[in-house]
Amino acid sequence: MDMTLTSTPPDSQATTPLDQPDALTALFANRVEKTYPNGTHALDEVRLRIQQGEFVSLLGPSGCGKSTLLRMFAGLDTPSAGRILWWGSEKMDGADGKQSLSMVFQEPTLMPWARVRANTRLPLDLRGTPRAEADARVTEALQMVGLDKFADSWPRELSGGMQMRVSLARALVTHPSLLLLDEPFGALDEFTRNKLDSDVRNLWAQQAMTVAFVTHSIYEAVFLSTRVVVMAARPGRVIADVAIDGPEVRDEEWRVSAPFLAYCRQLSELLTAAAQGRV
Ligand SMILES: Nc1ncnc2c1ncn2[C@@H]1O[C@H](COP(=O)(O)OP(=O)(O)OP(=O)(O)O)[C@@H](O)[C@H]1O
Repeated sequence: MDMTLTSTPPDSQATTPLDQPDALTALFANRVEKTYPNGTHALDEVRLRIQQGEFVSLLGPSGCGKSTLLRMFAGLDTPSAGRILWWGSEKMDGADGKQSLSMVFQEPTLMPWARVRANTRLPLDLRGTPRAEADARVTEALQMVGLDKFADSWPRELSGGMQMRVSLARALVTHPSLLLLDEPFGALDEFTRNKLDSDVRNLWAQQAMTVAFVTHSIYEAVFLSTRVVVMAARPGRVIADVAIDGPEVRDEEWRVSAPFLAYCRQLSELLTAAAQGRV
């Protein structure tokens, strides 16, 4: 297999070279480097373009810098060199100031002393959103994740999967144009993870969001994504970019289909090569 091969990108990407943003670019990393103060060289000239409406998964060996890159996309860290553009702007709310992003972390990070409703409302409280509007948004977000009946529960009364749903609702409550998820379901059992993957995919389709999703799981990446970006072992860089030409509605049938398994095999070979430093 040619490890440098990049499969045909989605239509929106075909018109402009991949190393340049265009009017449809939501997120653009241009030769992004990261070296931590202790000298760890985490990322090496990462170039990545994510178009509006894409669902892009970042896949790579442990320690290749996926979380580092996502944290920089969320503005929680800065590149040592290179730059990131959000909707063509150096500002995270985009060139028109109307865009927004939310991040979901590996842990639910809920406030144990606050009920589900208050946990979900937190980003709106921080923005000073009027209470009536905030409460309506919270109800809507909890409905989206199927937890509207648990608004008055405490986090400790919920399962791990339900806590991650609250974390997801808290991210959705601001109606983000870009949702960043850092291996959100890695700690959950496979059944719950599959269910949440389906829900995230449906939410992405309904909400017209752009999603960047970090995962270790080839199956999860192929199930969810319109495109999977494979990163090489540290220092991380993009070694392959695979468009997933799957059905619009992804269900259990997709998980066992021949194309699904073919994508998994292709990505497995790329990941093995990346982990062994062959690319
Ligand atoms: N704050 C930090 N200071 C120093 N080194 C760091 C810091 N954060 C991460 N690193 C190092 O940078 C490299 C990339 O880490 P990162 O967490 O981004 O990788 P990852 O691909 O997300 O890993 P995993 O898949 O295991 O979660 C690793 O070698 C890690 O030890």
